[in-house]
Amino acid sequence: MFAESIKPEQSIDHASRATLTPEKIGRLAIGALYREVALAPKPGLVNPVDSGSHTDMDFSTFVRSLQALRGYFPAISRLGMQTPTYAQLQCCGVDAEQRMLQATNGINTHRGAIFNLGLLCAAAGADIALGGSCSAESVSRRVADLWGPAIVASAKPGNDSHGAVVQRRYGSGGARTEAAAGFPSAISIGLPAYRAALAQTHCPQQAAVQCFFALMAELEDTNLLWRGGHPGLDFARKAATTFLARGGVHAPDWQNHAQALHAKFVSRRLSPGGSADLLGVVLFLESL
Ligand SMILES: CC(C)(COP(=O)(O)OP(=O)(O)OC[C@H]1O[C@@H](n2cnc3c(N)ncnc32)[C@H](O)[C@@H]1O)[C@@H](O)C(=O)NCCC(=O)NCCS
Ligand SMILES: Nc1ncnc2c1ncn2[C@@H]1O[C@H](COP(=O)(O)OP(=O)(O)OP(=O)(O)O)[C@@H](O)[C@H]1O
Repeated sequence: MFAESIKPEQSIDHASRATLTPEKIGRLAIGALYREVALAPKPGLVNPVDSGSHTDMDFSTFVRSLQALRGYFPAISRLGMQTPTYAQLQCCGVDAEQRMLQATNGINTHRGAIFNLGLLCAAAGADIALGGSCSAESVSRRVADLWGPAIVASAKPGNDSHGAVVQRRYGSGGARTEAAAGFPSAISIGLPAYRAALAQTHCPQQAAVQCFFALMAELEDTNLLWRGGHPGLDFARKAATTFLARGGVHAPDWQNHAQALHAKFVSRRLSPGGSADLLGVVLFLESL
């Protein structure tokens, strides 16, 4: 049933944590993004079996995109070791976005991931340079401490990204607000959900599905708002809350339930891309 099959560099032992390098951090970021897209069932999202609510991309588009991003994560982590300004990180992120768009013929596969995981790779580099513990908590806090105010200030009134349009229309914060605050949804919702489910099931894929639903139940996901407005966001949050209330991945029929939700999301053209991006963030932070 699980589509996730490749085993990326998910875990490193304590000896190698002592020598965490930008190259290793970059591999962990790519591994986390691979695990995210390879995971199924994941309502409305691209996975190895089908394209969910998307008509312009499939699993192979994401793999091509990831190949194009291989150099980006170690590079931004190396840059992070010099505790750069947010403007310096942006140059690196914008350049990576261009490479992604070239690899996908102009399709947005990893815009959120380039932003979220780019910041976290840079923060991990900074944490190494500043003698931090490189834990999930320490690295995510670095993002807020070093670049939080600049991330907030970088939102331009005339920006025509989908996230910016949704912010003007509904007042929702989206990716910038989450990152600027040090990824509170990932740290306080996603990571505990992942760890608790892993402890109970010993299955990383089941833990990732549980984490995904926990995020979707709470997140103000600007992708859902863009495609479905408030009714779309409410539908997705309620669906996730019901899935969790019925036991989540611990319920005997959870796979059928999740698969049925996938069909419902596709029929409504809904795609929780923000929750998918934050699942990638949680998997990365956990692998640190
Ligand atoms: C900063 C960005 C992500 C701003 O995004 P914006 O809010 O304007 O919306 P946009 O529609 O472009 O993308 C939003 C992305 O965030 C994800 N997302 C949506 N909601 C959320 C949420 N609540 N939390 C986290 N991620 C979310 C979506 O999946 C989507 O991929 C981006 O557009 C940008 O400026 N990219 C340039 C590269 C850059 O500056 N990088 C910074 C250095 S690392
Ligand atoms: N597995 C996944 N499947 C689909 N989207 C994902 C997945 N993982 C992350 N995402 C995020 O969702 C976003 C893609 O969603 P979408 O196609 O709705 O964006 P868009 O191009 O801004 O909007 P639209 O297609 O409505 O014009 C990407 O930015 C990506 O970061």
